[in-house]
Amino acid sequence: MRMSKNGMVTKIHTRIRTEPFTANYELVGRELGRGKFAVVKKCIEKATGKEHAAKFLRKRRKGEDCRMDIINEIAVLESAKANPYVVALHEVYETSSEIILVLECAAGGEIFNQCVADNDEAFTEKDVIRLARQILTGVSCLHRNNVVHLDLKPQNILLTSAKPLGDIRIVDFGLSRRMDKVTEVREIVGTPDYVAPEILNYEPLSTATDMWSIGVLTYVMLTGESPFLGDDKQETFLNISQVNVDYSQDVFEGVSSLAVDFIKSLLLKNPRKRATAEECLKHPWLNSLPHPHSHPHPHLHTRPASSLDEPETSQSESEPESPAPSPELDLIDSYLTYPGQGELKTGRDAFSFGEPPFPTRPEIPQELIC
Ligand SMILES: Nc1ncnc2c1ncn2[C@@H]1O[C@H](COP(=O)(O)OP(=O)(O)OP(=O)(O)O)[C@@H](O)[C@H]1O
Repeated sequence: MRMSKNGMVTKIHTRIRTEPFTANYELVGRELGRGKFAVVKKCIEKATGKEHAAKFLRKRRKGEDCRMDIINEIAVLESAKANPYVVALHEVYETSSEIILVLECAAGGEIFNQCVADNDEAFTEKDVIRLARQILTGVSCLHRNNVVHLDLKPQNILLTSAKPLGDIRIVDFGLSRRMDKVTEVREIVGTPDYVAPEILNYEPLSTATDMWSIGVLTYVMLTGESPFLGDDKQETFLNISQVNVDYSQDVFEGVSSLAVDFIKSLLLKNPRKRATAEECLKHPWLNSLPHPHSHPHPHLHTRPASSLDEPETSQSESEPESPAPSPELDLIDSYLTYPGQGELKTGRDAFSFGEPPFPTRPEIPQELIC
């Protein structure tokens, strides 16, 4: 990858097509989503009949030519081609005003929708464990390749399908940067309530900056609340810089103590003290052992059991998952508490808040694919 000084990548391999996009694709259905400078629409490739998502990016933004930002986004997607949890880039088109990225369509939409949904639709803790493992696997691959996303939030984590709950796809690499020893990135980037303290302090950004956002993301997925969100930006930023987080039972009712412990290992002001993505994958919350007093809870089995398995192999199709039961499911069950499940033993028995989050006992090995 060729890099500019601020970590933007300026060289891509994908051929930029200049024939009309509509010569090869037909737009169908309603808009899939939109961001500040892009609109995303579903389309069908005429030659194959395959569904894709077309992201139309404006080249001029606030009077400035931002073509290189889009090239950077393309380069990062190219570099993450083998990452099963990053949305796949199919083709690129360019017109006088826009660049169009033809992406794999993540038909299940944003995880944001389930984060703010009512109880029946909301994620169970076990859903969150499975999705968090996928997010961490994807992010760990990015970090190993020295790529930081810098805008991880529930709007940028999509699902291959919503019902049954599919797998995640990380999208929107518009703010992503490549970091290495010679590149120091100091920029104000991100979405107010997800940005890390070092961003507010104009300190160097690093892979740990993403880990903060994963802490916020996990908090939101489990509680439906944004931990630092204040009445205005000022209050939000103050909450972030003071790491003013509510870990009370009111907010975390029915959520396991291990989950809270996991979040606490990420929402640390000092980036060096935050867990890395690989360390997170070894956290007991994501790798629980059977508990002698555990028993299944009906609430936990509302989704196909297999959807709780981590697919550790590349899965580019959004196929519904097979309903075969997973032994790992019950291993995870045993460390969780759920609403109305007061009698069940929780992870607190095995790992209390006072103990280090990353135990030295043998852990279930995680295989990462990049
Ligand atoms: N591959 C995809 N499949 C389905 N929906 C998508 C896909 N990519 C993006 N979307 C939808 O479009 C929205 C906007 O896309 P994206 O975040 O990439 O745009 P953006 O303009 O770069 O956003 P931002 O303003 O946050 O930087 C997403 O939040 C999502 O809802």
